[in-house]
Amino acid sequence: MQSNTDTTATDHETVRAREIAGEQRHLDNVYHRLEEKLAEAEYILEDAAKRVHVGTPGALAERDAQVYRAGAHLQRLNNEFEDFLFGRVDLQQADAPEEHGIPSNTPLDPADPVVAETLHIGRLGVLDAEFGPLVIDWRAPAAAPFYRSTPLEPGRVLRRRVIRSKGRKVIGVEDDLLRPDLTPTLDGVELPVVGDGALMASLGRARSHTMRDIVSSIQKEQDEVIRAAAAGATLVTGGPGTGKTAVALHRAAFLLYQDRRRYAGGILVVSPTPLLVSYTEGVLPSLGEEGQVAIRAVGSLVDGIEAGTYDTPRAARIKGSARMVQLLRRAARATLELRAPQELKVVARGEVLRLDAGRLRTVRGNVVGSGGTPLNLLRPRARRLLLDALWQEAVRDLPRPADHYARERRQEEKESFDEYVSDEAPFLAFLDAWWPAVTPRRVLGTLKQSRHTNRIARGTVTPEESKVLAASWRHLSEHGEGELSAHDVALVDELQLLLGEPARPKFREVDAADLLTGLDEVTTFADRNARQRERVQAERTEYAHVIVDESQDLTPMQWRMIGRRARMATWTIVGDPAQSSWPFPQEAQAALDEVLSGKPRRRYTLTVNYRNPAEIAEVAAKVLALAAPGTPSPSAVRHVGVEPRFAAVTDPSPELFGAAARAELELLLGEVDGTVALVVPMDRRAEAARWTEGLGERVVTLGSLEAKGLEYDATVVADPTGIAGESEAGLRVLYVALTRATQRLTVLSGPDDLPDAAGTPALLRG
Ligand SMILES: Nc1ncnc2c1ncn2[C@@H]1O[C@H](COP(=O)(O)OP(=O)(O)OP(=O)(O)O)[C@@H](O)[C@H]1O
Repeated sequence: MQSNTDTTATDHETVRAREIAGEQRHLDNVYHRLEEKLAEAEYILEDAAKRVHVGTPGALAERDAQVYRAGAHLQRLNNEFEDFLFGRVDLQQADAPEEHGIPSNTPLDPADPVVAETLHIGRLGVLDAEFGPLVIDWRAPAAAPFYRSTPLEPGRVLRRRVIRSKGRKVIGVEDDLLRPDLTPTLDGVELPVVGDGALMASLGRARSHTMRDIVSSIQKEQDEVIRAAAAGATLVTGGPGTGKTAVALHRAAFLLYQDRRRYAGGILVVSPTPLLVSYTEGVLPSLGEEGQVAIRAVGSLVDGIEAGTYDTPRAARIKGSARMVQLLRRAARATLELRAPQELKVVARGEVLRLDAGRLRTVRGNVVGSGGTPLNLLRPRARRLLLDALWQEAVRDLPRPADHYARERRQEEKESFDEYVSDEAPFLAFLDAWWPAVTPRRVLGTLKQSRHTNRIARGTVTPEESKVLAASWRHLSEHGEGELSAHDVALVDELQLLLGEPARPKFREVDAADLLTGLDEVTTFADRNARQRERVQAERTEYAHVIVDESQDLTPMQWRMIGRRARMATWTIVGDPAQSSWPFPQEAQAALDEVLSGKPRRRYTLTVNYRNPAEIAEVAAKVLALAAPGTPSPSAVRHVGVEPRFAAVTDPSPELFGAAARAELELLLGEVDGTVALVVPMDRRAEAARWTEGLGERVVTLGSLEAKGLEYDATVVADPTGIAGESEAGLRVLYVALTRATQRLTVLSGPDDLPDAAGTPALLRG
C-alpha cells in the first residue's frame, strides 16, 4: 500500500506530465504553423526570382524589397532556436479593450479567479492562419506582463509559467502563482502550479565558455532597462552579477525589434576585452538577432588593428589621459617635420629660385594656419603655397603690374609657371619629403625615442612620464609596426583624426581649406565619385545605437574614440564604478559628458546579484568596503551552503605556490561540472599558464584585468595581495576577481598575506 506522501508525489508527477503534454500540443501547433510560413517564404523567393525579366525600375525595386523581406524571414525561421517557446501567462479579464495592440494590465475585478486569456511568449511572434497570436515575441508590449508582474504588483497575471524545451520536445514547466490569495481556475478547473520557479533552476545550472540568454527569466528591474526609451542615453549601474551585460544585449535585440529600420544603421556593443566578446557573442543569435549588431573589444574598434599587448598600469594611466590629445597633436606635426629638407631649389624662367629654411618655416605656418584641418589633407594647400612663394621669388625684381591688362597677363604667366614647376621632378621630390603622408603608426614610431618624446611632451606630461611612454613603444619599428595595446588603439584613432587619409593623387587635389570655407570649385565626376566613396566609408564607422559594457573602465581617450562612432547615436551605458580599473573617475566622467553633450539621460540601478551565492558575495563585500567605501553590495539571490575556501602557501618558492594553485584547481574540478578559472596578477600570467598545463578545457587561466565580465562555476583567486598591489585601482580589480564564481571560490594567498587562526588572509579580514 502507498503511503500518503508517496501518493502526493505521484499526484504531482501526474499533474506535471499532464501540464507538459498540454504545452507540447501547443508547441506542435506552433511548429506546424512555422512550417507553413517557411513554405510561404520559399514560394515568395521563387516567385521573385522569376520576375527577374520584368524590366521597369519600379517592378525591379519591388522585387528586391520582396526578396529581402522573404530572405530575412527565412533566415530567422531557419535559425535553430533552443527553447523557441519559453513562457506563458494566464490572465484575468482586462478592464478595458486592447489599445494599439497593447492589452490593459488592469483586471476588471481583482478578486476574479477565472483565467480569461492565456498568452504564450517566445523568441519570435507567430500568428495562426486567422492572425490570432500563437506565440508573442518576447519584445512585444503584450509580453511585458510576463516580465513585469510580481506578487506585489501582479496586474492581470494569475500564473506565470516558464516552459523548457529541447528541440521540439517540451521537457519541463516551472510555475509562479502570482495571486496566492485566489484559487485561479481555467475552464472550470483549478489552475495547477508546478515546480519551484524558473529563476533558481536557471541560476543553478553549470556554466560553459559562452553566456546564455536570460529571456525566460528576465526580472522586473531588468525588464525596465531593456524596454527603456531609446532617445538620448540610458545609464545603468549595478554591482557584479546583477545582469548588466545580459540586459545590455537583450536591449540590443529589443531596440531592433522596436525600430528595425532605424537600427539597421547598426548597433555597436563595446566590450572591454576580446575574451568577453567571445563569451557574449552567442547571446544575440540565440535571440534571433544577427548582422546588425557588432560586438567589438575596445582594442578592436579601429579596422585593421587588433590590440595584442597590455600596458603597465603606469603607461596605461598616461595613455588614457586626455592630456594625450595635446601631445599627439604636437607629435603629428613633429613627425611631418622630421627630416624635412631645409631648402627648396628649382630652376624656372631661366633662373634658380630658392626658398631658405626661414621662408619655408613661414610657408609651413601658413599652410597649417589655425583651422585644425587634418595634416595629410593639407598637402594640396602646401603645394599651392610653395608655388606662390616661388612665384614671389621669380617676380621679386619686376615692377607691380600697372593696370588691369597687365595684371591679367601676370596671372596667366603665374598659371603657366605653376603648371611647369609642379611637374618638375625636384619640386615633386621636395614636396614628398617636406609634406610626406604621415600615418598614425609612424607617429607612434617616432615616440619610442624618449628624447624626442620628452621634447614634444613638454607641458603635457612630465619627463618621467615621457620615459614610461617611450619604453612602452620601444618594440615598435621606425614606422610603428608591431603589436599595440588597447590604449594605443585609442591613440591611433585620435591620430587618424589629426592626420586624415593621405590625399589620393589619382584625382585632382582638392584644397581642404576651400572645403572648410564652403567654397567648392567646379568638380569633375571623378572628384565627386571619390568624395562619395569617402563619405560612405566614413558612415560605416558610425552607428545608430552604441552600447558600452563595463563602462567604468574606459579612459578619456577611449570615450573620445567611441564618441566618434556615435555622433548621431543613442546610447546604453552599463557599468559599475566599484569595479573600475581606471584611477581617475572624474576625468573619465568629464570625457563622457563631452561625448553625450546635452543628450537627455535616464538612469537605472540593478540591485540583485544573480551570479554569486551569498557565501561568496559576503567575502567580496569585505573587499568592496575597502575598495569603494560606502558602496552598497548587491543582494545575492541564492545560497549554496559552501563557504569560500582560504588556502595559503607559507614558503616563498614560486614552484610550491604553483603546485598549490594546481591542487586547488583539481579539487574544484571534482566539485563542479562546468568551468574553473585561475585568476592571477597580470605579471604572473606566464608562470600561471605553466601551472595549469594539461588540466583540460574546463580550466582557464586569466590575468586580473582579463577576468572582467566573465564567469565560471568555480574560481581560484591566487595571490590576492599581488592583485591588490598592481595599481592604484588594485583593490577594485581584486573585487572583480572575487566575484566571478557561481558556486565555489578558493582564495590562495602567499607568504605576504598569511591567514589568521580562522583562515582568512589579512587583506580579506575587512
Ligand atoms: N534574470 C536572470 N535570469 C537568469 N539569469 C540571470 C538573470 N540576470 C542575470 N543572470 C545571470 O547572472 C549572471 C551575471 O550576469 P551578467 O554577467 O550580465 O552580470 P553583470 O552585471 O554584467 O556582472 P559584472 O559586473 O560582474 O560583469 C549571468 O550568468 C546571467 O546569465
